[in-house]
Amino acid sequence: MSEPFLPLPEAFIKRLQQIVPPQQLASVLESFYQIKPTSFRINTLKSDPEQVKQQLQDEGFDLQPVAWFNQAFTIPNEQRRALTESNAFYQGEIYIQSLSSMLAPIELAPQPGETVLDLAAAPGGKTLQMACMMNNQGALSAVEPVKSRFFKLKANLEQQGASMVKTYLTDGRTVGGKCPERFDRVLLDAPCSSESRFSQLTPKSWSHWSLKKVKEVAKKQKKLLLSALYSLKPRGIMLYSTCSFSPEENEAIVNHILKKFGEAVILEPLQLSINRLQVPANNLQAHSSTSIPLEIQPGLTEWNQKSLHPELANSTRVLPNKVMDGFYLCKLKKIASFF
Ligand SMILES: C[S@@+](CC[C@H](N)C(=O)[O-])C[C@H]1O[C@@H](n2cnc3c(N)ncnc32)[C@H](O)[C@@H]1O
Repeated sequence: MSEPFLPLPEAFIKRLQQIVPPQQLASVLESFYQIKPTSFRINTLKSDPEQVKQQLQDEGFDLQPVAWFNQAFTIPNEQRRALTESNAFYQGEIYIQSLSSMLAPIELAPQPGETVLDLAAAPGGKTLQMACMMNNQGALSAVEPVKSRFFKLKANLEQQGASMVKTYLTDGRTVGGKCPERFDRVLLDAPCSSESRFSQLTPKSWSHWSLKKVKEVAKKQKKLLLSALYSLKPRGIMLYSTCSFSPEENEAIVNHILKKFGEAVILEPLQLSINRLQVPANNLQAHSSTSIPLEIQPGLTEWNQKSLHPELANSTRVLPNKVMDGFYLCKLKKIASFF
């Protein structure tokens, strides 16, 4: 009998074995052939979460709450198509977004009235979530250099009523130089090798992967992170995230920054690891019995027999499982001006 799913690249699996704790490896490997439920967020700029929830339930959707975020729900994947044909979807009252991806704006916690930058924004899931958190008040700038993706971003912002957002078709690597120390908070959800999107049901998902490509994209990430930090005000906070497992795209990038700027930049622990997102705060909701399994691992402090900065243990890896995608998050605070 033939194998049900094509195997992932051997080199990728070998690396995972070095990255993921042994006790979690089996469930991480299983996640690559599981079909996850569809998750979405209610757009509070346009609608009331309770009303939309009721409306969707009345239409027959089997909504499951997410214990750590009261604006997010999941539905069985078989209902995804119907959701994209629903009135709530057409009206921009909901936005389909992976649960792991929702963690980045939650951790950055932009406030109404602040000046905020999203340095790699398209198609805009996290920009939209931040506009909701800021209640369309303040200044939110979104940067995207790829034309087709830029126009998708603009269309999404318009459809969802995120009127506060100013969009820029430009390379994020130039922003730090053009807007030094301008922003209270910066999100860099970096372009990456997208390893957490690999699915054994769609072999195309990893057809472009190689260690060489990982190293290439890491060079760009390093420049983007530098630009993000230059654009941040002293005392400002930034959030760096990727959907890759590769330490070269995650801890090693941040390690470079910590070495370069010494005490001018520190890593702050994430709510995710302090509270496992179970404490009510802002948009976070108390833990409930129907919670989505959230498995996390501290950032690596060693890779390829080389020690990395010990503060990297304050960054967090979300491990993929039957609901969540793999994700890396790191919160940096700029203590002193770079000038
Ligand atoms: C991971 S995606 C961002 C997803 C987005 N944050 C969201 O939640 O919808 C990374 C984005 O970075 C963009 N990108 C690639 N090179 C870039 C650069 N030099 N400067 C800024 N963005 C870049 C890609 O085109 C892509 O849209």
